[in-house]
Amino acid sequence: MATIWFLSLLFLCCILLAAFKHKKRRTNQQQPPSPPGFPIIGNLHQLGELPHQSLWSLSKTYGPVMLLKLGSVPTVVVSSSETAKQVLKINDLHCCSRPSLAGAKELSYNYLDIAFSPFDDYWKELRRICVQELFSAKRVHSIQPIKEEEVRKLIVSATESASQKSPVNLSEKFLDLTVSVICKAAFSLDFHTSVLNNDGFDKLIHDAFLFLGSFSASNFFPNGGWIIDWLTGLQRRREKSVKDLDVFYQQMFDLHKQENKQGVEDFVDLLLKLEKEETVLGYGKLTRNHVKAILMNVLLGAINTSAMTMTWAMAELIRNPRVMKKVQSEIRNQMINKSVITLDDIDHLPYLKMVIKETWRLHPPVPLLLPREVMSEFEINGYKIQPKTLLYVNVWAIGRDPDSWKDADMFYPERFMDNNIDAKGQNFELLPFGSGRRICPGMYMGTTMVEFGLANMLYQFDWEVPDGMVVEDIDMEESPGLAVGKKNELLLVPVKYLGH
Ligand code: HEM
Repeated sequence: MATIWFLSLLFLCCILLAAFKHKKRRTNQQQPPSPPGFPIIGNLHQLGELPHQSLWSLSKTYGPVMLLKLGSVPTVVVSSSETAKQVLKINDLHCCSRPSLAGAKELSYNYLDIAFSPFDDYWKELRRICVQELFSAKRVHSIQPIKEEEVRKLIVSATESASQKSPVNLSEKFLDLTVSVICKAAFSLDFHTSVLNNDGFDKLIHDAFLFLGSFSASNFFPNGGWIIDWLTGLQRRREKSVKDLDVFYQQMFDLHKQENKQGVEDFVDLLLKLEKEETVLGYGKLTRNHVKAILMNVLLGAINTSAMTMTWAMAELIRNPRVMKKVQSEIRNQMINKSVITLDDIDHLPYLKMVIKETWRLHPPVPLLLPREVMSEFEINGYKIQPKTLLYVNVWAIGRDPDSWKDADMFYPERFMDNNIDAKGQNFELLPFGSGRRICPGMYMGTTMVEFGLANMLYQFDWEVPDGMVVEDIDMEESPGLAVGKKNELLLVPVKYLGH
């Protein structure tokens, strides 16, 4: 009798084990492929200094949908135009929230900004109002005189370098240009003569960016990671960066109170007006902290991204003299006797627009977009993606995907000649601004800044590599971070063009 009981029990165990194994295999089949990782840290060690590049290499083995474990956080990375479309278009509503990230939390006064706020009514209303009031085409056109004035200053300074045959640090100059335009448009602040010390401001922006993009243990080990951040000193440095930015905003508010400003309404005027009118957004009234969080997005979203694009474009052009000559001829044949090229003129420069798209294909300034968090289960290529999963779209890898692009490594703007591919989020092979509900709301402002800055620098000057260098010495190494720029500064010698 005991033997029968024992055999029955054994049989039952075998059936249960088989059923469990079958279920596990089925569940695994529904999960995307994963590179093997270590206990506790998972795949964190595989990210390296430039995660978009490491993830691209992994995707060549594990496919365009991969599941990684970053610490204790399940993370899906998509790396092809087709899977990006499934995420950003077909399933956008399932995955357009943002994860809680330690650096972002502090810099955004607990997610009161647009970029890091979760997907909710507050975010929807805030984004709508900012798109209408701050990022609209009307607003972009209203700041055009500011851009023209700052570009004129840049032309004067490069003309001086040309007369001395000395190199211009274009990485620095383009950053200067965007900082000056944004400071004037947002704060009515003349960056060059302001109370701010320039180095201090650059550091402020640099540090804030660093903390947004840097490795923080709290992000990957929600239950105890803060101890590591505290021990490594990251938490203290992050708090200091937030405090410094806070002091900067406060100075701006004080200046706006003191001065009886005349002329164009700047971003601070507008946000303070909304605060005074007790504008209700989602769950409550707009407060001073909301204003600061929105200003943080303007500062960090607008400055680096445009400057990086202009620098990458000039680096590609100097390495490709045929393209440089062609784009300059287009500009110079169209514009005769102009001191500054205007925004309207740009519409007549199709090849310049192709050069910029080609630059964004190879050098998207935010290569993994901003991370998303899945809100409800959905499928990509038949794989089930669970709620709370962290989601990255590797637009850097998509720009180099041989399935989408012929001779993908080549800088060849003509590839855009016979197609309608643009960078506005409808063509999933080219996504410098992302797509879907979270697409960059500053796209028009950023694009016009890049077009305008580059057109003028290419119209006014020919460019040469400094003495003792050859074109091949211009490297294309990338700097690490949330936004990826050229690691080594780009130094080129301007030669004043006298043909106009
Ligand atoms: C060349 C210039 C620019 C590039 C390449 C760029 C790129 C991006 C990218 C890739 C995203 C993330 C999209 C996603 O997660 O799907 C983003 C978001 C954002 N950008 Fe830009 N950007 C640029 C200029 C600007 C400017 C000028 C502003 C503001 C003045 C701005 C403000 C923002 C904001 C607020 C978000 C967050 C949107 C949200 O989460 O709803 N950006 N940008």
